[in-house]
Amino acid sequence: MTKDELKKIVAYEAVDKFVKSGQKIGLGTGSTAIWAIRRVAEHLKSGKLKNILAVTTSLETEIEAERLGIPLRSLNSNDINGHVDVAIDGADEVSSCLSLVKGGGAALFMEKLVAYNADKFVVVVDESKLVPSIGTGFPVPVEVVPVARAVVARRLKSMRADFTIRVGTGKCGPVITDNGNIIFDVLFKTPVDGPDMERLINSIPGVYENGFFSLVRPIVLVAKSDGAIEHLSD
Ligand SMILES: O=C(CO)[C@H](O)[C@H](O)COP(=O)(O)O
Repeated sequence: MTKDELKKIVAYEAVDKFVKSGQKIGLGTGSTAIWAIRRVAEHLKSGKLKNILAVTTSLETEIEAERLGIPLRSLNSNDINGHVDVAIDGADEVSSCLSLVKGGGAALFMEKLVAYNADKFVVVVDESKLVPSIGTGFPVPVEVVPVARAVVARRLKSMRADFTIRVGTGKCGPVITDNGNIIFDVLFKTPVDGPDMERLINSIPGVYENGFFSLVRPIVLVAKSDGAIEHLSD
């Protein structure tokens, strides 16, 4: 199967197995999560799912969910009140102990806010995202308030981490996130402990959020190249 077909089947499985009528759900961001959004819309249209309220994790997801007619709420609305039943999202890397790297689409802040406040966090990936350890492969996105650029750069250098400021297409200069910040893509010289590094980076003044998702226990659905789907959790 092609990579796109794998993204679609794993996202469909997440919706079909984990989303129930009447639930509040978190909709992730990216080329895999978008298939989950489309599946929710399909089930709402057919009547298979009813009374769903969704919280989106990026402007991109919001626009797609609006286009498909999925009822949306903010995380602060009275009927969501800072909590969803299930969140479905993609990931850039999944380690053997189910620590994640996310934020390839620069939506890490809202993705984490929703995932860490979900009863179930379901991650949908194809098997190319599985790695033994994190920190040295996919660069870990760190969202930084622009005024703190030099401060955060100094602190990361003192941790012997290499980084680049993410540059976009269709605009000169840095990618600006949905929150008006910039992204440092950070690589470490050796693999890191996800929970420790997640806390440490967020302790740097000027860091808005980082792309380690290690302080949450996800259910990871992995699409294998033959189309089989494996469920990983601890
Ligand atoms: O974290 C994300 C966006 O900020 C995405 O979930 C992650 O980058 C995976 O995306 P894709 O499914 O397109 O590979």
